[in-house]
Amino acid sequence: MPQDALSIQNVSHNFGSFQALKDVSLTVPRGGFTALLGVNGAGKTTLFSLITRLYDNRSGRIEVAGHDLRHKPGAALARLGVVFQSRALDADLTVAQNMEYHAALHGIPRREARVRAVEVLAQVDLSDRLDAKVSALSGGQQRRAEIARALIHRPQILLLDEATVGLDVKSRAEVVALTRELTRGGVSALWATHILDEIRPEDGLVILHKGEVLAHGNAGQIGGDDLTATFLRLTGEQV
Ligand SMILES: Nc1ncnc2c1ncn2[C@@H]1O[C@H](COP(=O)(O)OP(=O)(O)OP(=O)(O)O)[C@@H](O)[C@H]1O
Repeated sequence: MPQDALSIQNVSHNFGSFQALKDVSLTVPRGGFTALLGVNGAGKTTLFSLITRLYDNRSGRIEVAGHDLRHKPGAALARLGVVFQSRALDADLTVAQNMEYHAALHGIPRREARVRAVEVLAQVDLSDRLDAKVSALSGGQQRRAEIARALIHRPQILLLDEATVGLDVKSRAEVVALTRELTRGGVSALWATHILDEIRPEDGLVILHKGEVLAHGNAGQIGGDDLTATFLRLTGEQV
């Protein structure tokens, strides 16, 4: 069993002559919560697009749960769950119907799909909203349903791309806490964010800036007493 849920080694990416990622290396341990911290334009979404194969990765190596994305894409992607910035659920269908639809996309048979829907909605504390339309859920509940959708095929790692965008403070805290809880249950998380107070000292941390990894390790060790000050010093950003 590989040590890391995700391993990225020496990955670069260009848009024309613009280098959006420069020799990026990072790992996400199994069962860990790792924050990918960067300001707008740092390269977070580009990196996720390479991991999900939206973009072709031409340099370095990406492994998901030990499976090389270039040579074994099916095995790698089967172990990956993604919570996109954009919405992936159909607002006019019920929560359960959405889960079953996404289960079908993963080739999960109908009867098993219902079992999985109940299972993942319990994981995100939405068991009582199974038959509600997605349009009737609050913003926070919708994000939790998006996370449930990403869990339907029992992935080993979740990529979450600014999963709390647009949520109020309370819902934001709930969604981060829920994701941490999931990692205690065994799934790993790579949590892309630009919000420093979503990160705790015990988390893994990757600071990405202008396409480069500036720091990678334990958040408490990197940030010391003041993660904000450390982030500003490393990136040269101003508040
Ligand atoms: N399709 C594209 N064509 C050209 N440049 C792009 C494209 N997509 C992203 N970029 C550029 O690549 C850089 C990284 O963008 P990316 O969206 O990955 O950053 P991000 O960290 O996800 O930012 P945000 O928090 O705003 O989503 C930015 O300078 C962006 O303008």
